[in-house]
Amino acid sequence: MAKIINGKEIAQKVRADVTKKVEKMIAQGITPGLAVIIVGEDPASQIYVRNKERAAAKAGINGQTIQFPTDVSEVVVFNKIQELNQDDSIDAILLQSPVPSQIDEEKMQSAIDPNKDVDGFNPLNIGKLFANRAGYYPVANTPKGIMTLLAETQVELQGKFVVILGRSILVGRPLFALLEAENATVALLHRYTSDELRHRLLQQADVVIAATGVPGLVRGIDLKAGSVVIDVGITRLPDGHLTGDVDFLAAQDTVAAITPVPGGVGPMTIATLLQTTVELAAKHHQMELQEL
Ligand SMILES: Nc1nc(=O)c2c([nH]1)NC[C@@H]1CN(c3ccc(C(=O)N[C@@H](CCC(=O)O)C(=O)O)cc3)C=[N+]21
Repeated sequence: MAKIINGKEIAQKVRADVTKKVEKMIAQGITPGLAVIIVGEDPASQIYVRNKERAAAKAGINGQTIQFPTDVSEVVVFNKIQELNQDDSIDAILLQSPVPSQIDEEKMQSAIDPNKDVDGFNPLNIGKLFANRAGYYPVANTPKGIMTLLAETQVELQGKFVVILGRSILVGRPLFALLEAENATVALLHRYTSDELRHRLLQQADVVIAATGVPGLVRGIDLKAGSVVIDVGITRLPDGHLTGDVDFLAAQDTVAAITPVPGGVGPMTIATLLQTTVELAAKHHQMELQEL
């Protein structure tokens, strides 16, 4: 039977470390500030934003949510970003995805100050990630959280074969860069990858990361014995339950370790967002993170 990777527990560890660092920063007169912009009333987004707000408050971070109506104009959102860029009490800005069609999400991401870009979606930060630049810059929190999960689970990456399913800018693409930087050989699969090729590659994968939102896409027979499976998918079923992309019960018999949904990657995303907020605040105030 596979080891179940407890994302909640590892996220708790990250959050405890963040809370400790925030306490030390506050003692020096600095409270990290996180602003979350949300447009419209999408119920899933509302839940995530509320969870982020609650987690930030618990860690001692000054969290602020800016809610705009669905029909808000692009210039209003743009001006708000400019205002937050200038606001010295704000260290991190997040624009919750998705946004309504009158708003150009890429344009908004580019407008966020690269030094406050807590999602790592500003093209400057994406460019640094893909160039594997040295030094600190923000990286998307779901992929960064997955790297923490893998490290905490002591999964070796150097020389290993990793298959990523899904090429979104939120998950698949940054993961490709992060895993390659750890000297893994990485295949990035997508909707035009044939079923046959997907099956063949999955059977050879040491690590599988599924981030498609297609329940049951990865079957037990696709997986290699002893592999590690990270399931990023979250789909709400008609009965209200959440499910990932992987047939969890079938996979459990084959693989060495697997993340559950819920309780796997989701809690890591939120914990890592807080971690990145503190890192940006430290950089902003020229504090050394290691000393915190
Ligand atoms: N700019 C931006 N940055 C994001 O990071 C971002 C975003 N937009 N838009 C939406 C996605 C989704 N996302 C999740 C965060 C936490 C859970 C989470 O905590 N999930 C729990 C379950 C929560 C539930 O019950 O619904 C779990 O998996 O255990 C899930 C999904 C961040 N996203």
